[in-house]
Amino acid sequence: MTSGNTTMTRDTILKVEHLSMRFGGLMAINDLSLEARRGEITALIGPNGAGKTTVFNCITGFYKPTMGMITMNRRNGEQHLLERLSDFEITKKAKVARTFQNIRLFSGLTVLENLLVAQHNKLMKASGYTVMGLLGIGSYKREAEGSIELARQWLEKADLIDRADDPAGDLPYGAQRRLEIARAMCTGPELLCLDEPAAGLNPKESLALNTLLNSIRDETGTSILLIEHDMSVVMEISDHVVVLEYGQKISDGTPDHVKNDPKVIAAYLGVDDDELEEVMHEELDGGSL
Ligand SMILES: Nc1ncnc2c1ncn2[C@@H]1O[C@H](COP(=O)(O)OP(=O)(O)OP(=O)(O)O)[C@@H](O)[C@H]1O
Repeated sequence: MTSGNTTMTRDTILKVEHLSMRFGGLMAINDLSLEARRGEITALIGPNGAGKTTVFNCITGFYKPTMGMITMNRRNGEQHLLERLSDFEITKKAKVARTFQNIRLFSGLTVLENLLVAQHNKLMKASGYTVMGLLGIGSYKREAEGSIELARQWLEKADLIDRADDPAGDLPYGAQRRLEIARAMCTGPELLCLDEPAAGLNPKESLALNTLLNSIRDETGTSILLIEHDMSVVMEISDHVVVLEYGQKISDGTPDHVKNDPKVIAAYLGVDDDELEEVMHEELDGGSL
């Protein structure tokens, strides 16, 4: 365990403090601080290039931040400083899982096999890393049965049970997205990070995604951090929204709060600072995002 010395209430699952990420001359993230609360869906939104994916990459260990601290506050009281862990340790010890903008399934494996691969670590541990273990001596058989049961539960929740034996690559796009989320859930995360899960989905698939994310939050208590451009998804399911522009936070609050924040409206409309006052007046006169 990496012990953090930051003060957090039990309600905070993730705390990002003074995060900066520089790529050569470009400051992609500039002194960003934000919090995600336990058991909530937090959305990270902002115009293209605002730095959302960079924040995700810092949280999940794909980038080492130039500066700043990212603390994961686990249910059991452990605190992990994510900027000090490898991506593998972030999944295993800090219990953070993620999906990517581009679907990354094992398309030649079946839907069920994709969910079993995600549980590889615990199965190997149960095997004792020996052939005897794999042959069913010791705890391997019990763990293997448990893994199949967990996979079955997630196939039900993701509405994929009828496709369990089909190659993952044969699924429609929206179903592949749900399978990715189910696969991430099979690693037993406390925080699930989703990078644009609604991208490319039709309205029916988008609705199925909302249902799945709501059930993850409500039935498992897993916290979700979500990057999303689709405002219907963000406004429908988020408890809390953080808005970035040019690597800095410009708004933070409930969906209603950010939707009506003139700074957010200006960022999305691409207006200059001197036009902001005008937008604020229009907003006060009754407009919204
Ligand atoms: N590996 C990298 N090397 C250099 N520049 C990068 C790298 N990753 C991101 N950037 C730059 O950092 C800035 C933020 O990019 P990022 O992808 O985080 O934005 P975003 O908000 O996720 O955008 P989008 O909504 O388009 O996905 C951009 O200017 C981008 O070009």
